[in-house]
Amino acid sequence: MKKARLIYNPTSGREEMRRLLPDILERLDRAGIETSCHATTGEGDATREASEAVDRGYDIIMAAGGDGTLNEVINGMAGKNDLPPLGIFPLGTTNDFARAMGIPKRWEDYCDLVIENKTRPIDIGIANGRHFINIAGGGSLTELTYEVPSRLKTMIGQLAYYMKGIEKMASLSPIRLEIRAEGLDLIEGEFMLFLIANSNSVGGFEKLAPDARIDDGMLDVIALKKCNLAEFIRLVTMALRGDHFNDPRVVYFKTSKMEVSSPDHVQLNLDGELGGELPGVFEILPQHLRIFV
Ligand SMILES: Nc1ncnc2c1ncn2[C@@H]1O[C@H](COP(=O)(O)OP(=O)(O)OP(=O)(O)O)[C@@H](O)[C@H]1O
Repeated sequence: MKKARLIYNPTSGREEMRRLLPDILERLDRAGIETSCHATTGEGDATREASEAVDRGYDIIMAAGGDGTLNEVINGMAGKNDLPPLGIFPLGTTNDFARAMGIPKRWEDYCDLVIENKTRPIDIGIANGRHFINIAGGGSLTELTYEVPSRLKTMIGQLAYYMKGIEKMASLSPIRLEIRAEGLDLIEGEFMLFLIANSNSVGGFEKLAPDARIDDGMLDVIALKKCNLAEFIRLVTMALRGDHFNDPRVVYFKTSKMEVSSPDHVQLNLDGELGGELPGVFEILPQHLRIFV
């Protein structure tokens, strides 16, 4: 028998886990995977549980919830030796990372991948010592992800983000940035936002960083120079189609390490959660973790 630990957020997305849990456990059990569960109770809980699960030597760890829960589990695991593979049941509103990885939506199909032990290695990003699996960023609109109330997300899903986005458009303001990346000249100026992508699916934009590979040991950086509201909206529309790279206001490069600083107060967003503020050092742990996919 293999031993697995399932860490789930009972409040994620449309609160599906309560209903699915008995069936998931039974399917895994029948295939020889004995699974114990922990329902998270609030912020930081999934990190503590995941860290303990690694220390206790579980063969498999699974995270069920949204991008926030996944980020917390990663933060409990990353940096340790002998990491067990991670399973991801995407139950959040956006599930950016699961979408980028092509994780099946049906829980039965995903259980079968875990049972068949189908894994691949992935890179993990580091921002000032905290880990991210999908995206780090700062500046206008990156605050969206934690300003949308969780109850609204449960009720109307992704539409909640669009509504908040339109509300925030009115108060877009640039930030001053200095970006130092290995092998590149200093990049400085006024920017609307900067994003550091580990995978190629960011906030539902699948063509924002089309060349980002989850296992290449590189971070894909996109920064948008200062522009007005009309230009901003046009660039967002272009980004939906992946046409934004030809615009002179878009800075794009790959790096394995960079430093970003600002004379302004700039909060960092890591996988959709608040992650401290600038200045920041961003690095990557190449192929640090195996996930079932
Ligand atoms: N029992 C709980 N009650 C309230 N909040 C919780 C509980 N357990 C965990 N949380 C917090 O909820 C946050 C968000 O959860 P998560 O990302 O899983 O779901 P979501 O918000 O529905 O999904 P998405 O991020 O895709 O919108 C987590 O970062 C965690 O700190």
